[in-house]
Amino acid sequence: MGAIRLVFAVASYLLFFVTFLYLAAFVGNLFVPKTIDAGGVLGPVPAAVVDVFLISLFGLQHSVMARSGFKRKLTQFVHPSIERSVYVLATVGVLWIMFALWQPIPAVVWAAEGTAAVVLWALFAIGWTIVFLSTWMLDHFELFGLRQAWFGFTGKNDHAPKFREPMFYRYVRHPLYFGMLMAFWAIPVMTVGHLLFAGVMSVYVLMAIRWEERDLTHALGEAYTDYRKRVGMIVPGIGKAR
Ligand SMILES: C[S@@+](CC[C@H](N)C(=O)[O-])C[C@H]1O[C@@H](n2cnc3c(N)ncnc32)[C@H](O)[C@@H]1O
Repeated sequence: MGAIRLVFAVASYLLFFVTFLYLAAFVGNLFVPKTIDAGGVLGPVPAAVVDVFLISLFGLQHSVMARSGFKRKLTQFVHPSIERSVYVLATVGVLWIMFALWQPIPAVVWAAEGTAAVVLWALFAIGWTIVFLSTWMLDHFELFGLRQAWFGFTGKNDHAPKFREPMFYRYVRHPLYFGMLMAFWAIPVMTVGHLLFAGVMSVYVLMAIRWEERDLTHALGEAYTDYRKRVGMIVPGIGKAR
């Protein structure tokens, strides 16, 4: 069974990796046929309703499944070593639903040209790079469930989550989310649909930070409480806890 679980974890990881690349292409209107600004059938108002619903579906899955109570329930049905991989696979599912059903609202809010467009593309690329690097700084294999499945397979004891403050994490508490926000907002041609996506996602990220920090404070105790007082939330120096 351990080997099957490991294969499941690797498959979930690979699917996520492809989905992550598709998300970057979807948001940037690059390379793929169905993007944030392509392939819709609805008018602006119904499109906005569908899109907010799709982002909420992503937010709901992402936040509910990340809570410890849900994890406890889930591990009554699936082995603890693949609990994170189930989460990763569910994320893949909701993202593909979003890609498939997303309704563009093509009215243009801004259209940068020349140097401004180059700068925005650079920020877009830097944003995604920050996201990717942040996963490695925390623990890439743990975040995507591979470490847990490997420990389950080898029968060794997995170690408890521990506080980390590597590189970007010395300057802000949420560099990965910072990178996401940068990649969502930095775009040369901003449509109403894209603006809606960036805006609702930004609100969701701020909510997710509250929930994530509550769990981290609970799991990591004093180390995280102190971290919140010392280090800014998304922008260095800003959003420290009092
Ligand atoms: C998708 S990552 C995002 C991390 C962080 N919010 C960011 O934006 O860089 C979420 C996971 O990172 C873990 N995490 C966040 N900050 C951490 C820290 N300083 N030390 C250890 N784990 C952390 C949380 O437990 C959660 O499972």
